[in-house]
Amino acid sequence: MNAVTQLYQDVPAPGTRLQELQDWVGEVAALVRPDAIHWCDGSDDEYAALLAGMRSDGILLPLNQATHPGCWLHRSDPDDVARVEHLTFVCTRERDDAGPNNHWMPPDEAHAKIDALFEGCMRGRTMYVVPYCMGPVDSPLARCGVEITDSPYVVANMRIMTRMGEAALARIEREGRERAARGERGPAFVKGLHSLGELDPERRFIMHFPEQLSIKSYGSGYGGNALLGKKCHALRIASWQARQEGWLAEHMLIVGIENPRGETHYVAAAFPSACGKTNLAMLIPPEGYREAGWKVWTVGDDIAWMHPGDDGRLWAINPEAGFFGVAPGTSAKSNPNALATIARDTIFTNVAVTEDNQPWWEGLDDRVPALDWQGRPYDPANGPAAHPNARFTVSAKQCPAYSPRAEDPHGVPISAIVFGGRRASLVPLVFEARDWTHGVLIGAAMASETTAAAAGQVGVVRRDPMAMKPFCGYHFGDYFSHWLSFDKPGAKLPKVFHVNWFRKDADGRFVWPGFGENLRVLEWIIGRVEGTAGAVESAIGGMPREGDIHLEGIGLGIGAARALFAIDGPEWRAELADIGGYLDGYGERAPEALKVELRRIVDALARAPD
Ligand SMILES: Nc1nc2c(ncn2[C@@H]2O[C@H](COP(=O)(O)OP(=O)(O)OP(=O)(O)O)[C@@H](O)[C@H]2O)c(=O)[nH]1
Ligand SMILES: O=C([O-])CC(=O)C(=O)O
Ligand SMILES: [Mn+2]
Repeated sequence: MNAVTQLYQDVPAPGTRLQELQDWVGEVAALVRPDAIHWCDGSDDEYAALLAGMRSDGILLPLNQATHPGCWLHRSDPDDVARVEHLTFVCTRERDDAGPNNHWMPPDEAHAKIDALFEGCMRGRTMYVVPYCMGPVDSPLARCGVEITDSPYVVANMRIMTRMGEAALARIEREGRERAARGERGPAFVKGLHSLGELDPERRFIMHFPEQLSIKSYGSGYGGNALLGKKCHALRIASWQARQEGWLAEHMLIVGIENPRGETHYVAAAFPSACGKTNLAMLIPPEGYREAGWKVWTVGDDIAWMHPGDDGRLWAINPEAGFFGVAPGTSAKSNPNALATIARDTIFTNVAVTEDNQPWWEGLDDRVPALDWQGRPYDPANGPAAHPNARFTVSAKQCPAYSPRAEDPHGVPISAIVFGGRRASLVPLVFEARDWTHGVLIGAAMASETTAAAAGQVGVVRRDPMAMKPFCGYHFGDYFSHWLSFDKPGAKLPKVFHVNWFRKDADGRFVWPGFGENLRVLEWIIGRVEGTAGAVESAIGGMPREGDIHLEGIGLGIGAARALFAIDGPEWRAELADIGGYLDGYGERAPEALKVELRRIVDALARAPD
C-alpha cells in the first residue's frame, strides 16, 4: 500500500489508540470528508514519499541539486504570503479574557463559522494526522499536539519544525492514559485542524480556543497561519497555559554566549517578526572576538518556553526543532551560519531563482535572478525578485552553531532578557532596566516598525509588547501582571535590557553595523550580569559610558557613536506620554505597578537636563 494513502481504518488496531484522539480524528473526518487518511509516523520513508508526491503535483520544484542538494522551492499563492492578523481570533468565553489586543468571537459562533468552511473541504484530498511534540520528546517542559491538515507542504514543514511522528504519538498516548487514570478532565493534547480550503483570502480564518486547547485554521498555507505547532500552539495557546501554570511562552530567540574563559551565558531576546532574532541567534563573533575565544551557540531563533527552576532561575527550552527563517537579507556577510545551515535539505518558499536554478533573494549577492518568486522572468518593475517575506525551512541540527544544550530536557538557565524593536529614531543602541518591574515596563512599552511578516502596511511604528502583540493568547493587562508575578522571594531573575540595531542617520542609513558586531553589545550585557561592566544611570535606564562597550575598529565616527546613545528629552517625554495612554487602554487589568514605574521615569526625565 502507498504510504501516503493508507486509510485511517487500516492503521490503529482497535483499542490501541487513545480514545480521545481516535474520536476526534473520526469527528473531523466526518466533517471534512477526505478521500484518504494518513497517520504520520515521521519516518524518512514517509518524508521521501511526501516530497516525491509534491514534486509530481508541482507543489515543490527541485532546485539546483548540484549546488543545493535536497533543496526545494515552493511558490505559494501570491495572496498567501504572510500571517493575517486581521483574520486571527482568540475565542474565549469571556471577551475580556482575550483582551483588546486580540480579535475575538464567542466560541460557539466561531466554531459554527469555521466549521461551515471545513464542511466537506477535504473531498478529493488526503487528510494527514500529524502528531507532534514541541520541545525535546523527553523534556518535562515539552508539550504535544496533533495537527490534522490536507496540505502535504504543511506536513513536510511540521516534520522539520517539530518532533513529529511516532515518538510524539507515544508520548500523547502515554500522557492521555496517565491523565485518565488520575481522573483528570480536559484535553490531553492540543488539537489543531487545518485546511488549505480554496486559498481564498475571503474564506480564511485562524481561530484559537485556549479554553479547549484547540485551533482551527482555514484558507491559508503560510507558515505562521498553517504550521499550527508554531505561533498558534507554542505562543497563543501556550501563553494561556503558561499563565495558568506559572511559566512563560515567549516570542524569543535563545542564544549561548561563551566567553574566552569558557563560561556560557544564555540570553533570551524578544524582537518582533523580521526584526533580527534568527540573525542574533546565529551570530558569528567579529574579528578579534573570534581569535580571543568568544563562541556563540544557537539554541532557538523564534520561541522560548521559560520555567522557574528549583534554583530560582528561569530555565528555557526552544520548543521548535527547525528554523522558519526570513531569506531576504541573509548573506555570507550578515549571517554565514544561516547560509551554511540552508546549503542542503531545505524548503525555500517564495524565493527567486538564478538562471542555473539556485535560490536567490535580495541581499544574498549581486547576481541577477532569472525568475522572480512568482516564476515570472525577473523584471525590477515588478518589485523585489524574492518576496520580502520569503522563508526557508530547515532542521536546526544543520546549523553549525547549534548548541548541544538545545536538546537538554531541562533547558538552559537564562542570564539576561533582551527586548528590542526596529526604531529609526529615539531609542538608543542599548539600555538596562534597574530591576524586574522596570524591565517588565520596558517590554510592555516596546514598539517597532511593522514588517512583511504580516499582511498589511510595512514600516509603521506600533506598540508590540514583548514582541507578542500578534501572539499573546490573552489580555495584555493580565499578561503584564503575569510577568510581574515572577518577582518573588527566592527568584533569581535575569537582568533585563533593551536594544535597537535599527537607528538611522539623516540619510536614512543604519548607524549601527549590526549582525556580528552585535556581540559587542552582548558582551556589555553579560558584563553587567557578571558585575564587571560599568554603566551610568539615565532617566530611561542604565547606559554604557564611553569605553564600556568596545566600539573600536568598526569605523564608527564620534558623531555616530554619540547618536547611537543619544536620549532626546522632548521626544522621550512624548514617548512616555504615549506609553501611559497605551497602558491606560488596558483599563483596570493594566497593573498599577507599571503605572507607578512609568511615573518614576517621567519624573526622572523631568529632572534630567535636555
Ligand atoms: N540593520 C540590521 N538588520 C538586521 C540585523 N539583524 C537582522 N536584520 C535584518 O532583519 C531582517 C529579519 O531578521 P530575522 O533575524 O530573520 O528576523 P526574526 O526576528 O527571526 O523574524 P521572524 O522569523 O519573523 O520572527 C533581515 O532582513 C535581516 O537582514 C541587524 O543587526 N542590523
Ligand atoms: O510565524 C511566522 O510565520 C514567521 C514568524 O516567525 C513570525 O511571523 O514571527
Ligand atoms: Mn517569529
